[in-house]
Amino acid sequence: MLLIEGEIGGKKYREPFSKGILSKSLVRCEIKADRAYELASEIEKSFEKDKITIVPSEELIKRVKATLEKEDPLLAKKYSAWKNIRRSEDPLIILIGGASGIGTSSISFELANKLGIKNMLSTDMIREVMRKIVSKELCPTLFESSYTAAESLTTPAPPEFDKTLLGFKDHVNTVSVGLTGVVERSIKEGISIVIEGVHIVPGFIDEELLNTPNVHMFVLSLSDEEIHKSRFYSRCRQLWARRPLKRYLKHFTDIRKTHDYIVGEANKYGIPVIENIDVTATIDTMIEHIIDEKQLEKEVKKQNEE
Ligand SMILES: Nc1ncnc2c1ncn2[C@@H]1O[C@H](COP(=O)(O)OP(=O)(O)O)[C@@H](O)[C@H]1O
Ligand SMILES: O=C(O)[C@@H](COP(=O)(O)O)OP(=O)(O)O
Repeated sequence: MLLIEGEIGGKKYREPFSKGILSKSLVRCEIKADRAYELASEIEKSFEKDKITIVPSEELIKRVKATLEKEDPLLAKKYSAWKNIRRSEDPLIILIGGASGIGTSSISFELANKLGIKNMLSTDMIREVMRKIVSKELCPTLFESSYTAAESLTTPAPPEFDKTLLGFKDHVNTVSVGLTGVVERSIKEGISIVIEGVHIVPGFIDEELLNTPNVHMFVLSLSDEEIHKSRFYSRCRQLWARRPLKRYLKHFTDIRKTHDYIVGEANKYGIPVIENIDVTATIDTMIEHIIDEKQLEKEVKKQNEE
């Protein structure tokens, strides 16, 4: 039996090689399941042919990369990037913002799964907790949706300002207090987490906090309004969906205003904006950004040490 030998937290381990486990990690790099299993079998046979029975985990990764290079160099690059992130001992705190219906929760789930991040949180949930603590009298816009918050503004919006955006900013400003607490706690505890939601807006979270190593923020966008609108139809068709399609279509113009505002703030603060057309492309772009930022953090740390 082929055994894989590795080390976690200074403790050595040995476990039987599993074609199923290896093919699962290959599928995460967008290799089709049947081809992934074939490649895993080829790798197992290559060790048997070399009469190797105990393989250090580093050697297995090298052989997987060599096999993928022959299959498709792009896949080998994706596998290396994905493996580097997953094997890093640094915590990853990823914030994914974007207007309602843009795809933040779906993308967050996919990204967390690909990177093996177990903690996920939506800002809608943070808002629900805050609604139990803060009174409606004190924070009326908190008890609205982000796109209807203007209806609960206590002071009338000056005519030169857009009422929808004034309400949105007041609503986001309040939820950002809870969001900041979650980010601070994640940094303090050193835990990896993916946080998503419409309340993740550049400029509303302390820049110093966002500049903390291993904190990454992204904003998802959809320039095409019809594609954005189609996402609400797609969401309400999901079995577990509970949110009424009519509400989102009724407020779609306001939702688009918040979309354009969020994208504008992201561009102003230099936060990556990703058109969320294709799930795989969105995830790949995020991983590339994370790798690049980690590389930059390493270089800055090295310069500071010199
Ligand atoms: N890149 C994408 N391509 C196609 N459909 C998508 C994409 N991203 C999200 N969706 C779908 O759009 C709908 C809304 O996505 P969701 O994640 O619920 O949005 P949000 O959390 O931003 O409100 C869901 O049905 C989801 O499956
Ligand atoms: O406040 C908002 O904009 C949405 C955000 O949720 P998503 O549509 O982004 O999931 O919450 P709602 O009040 O509609 O349940």
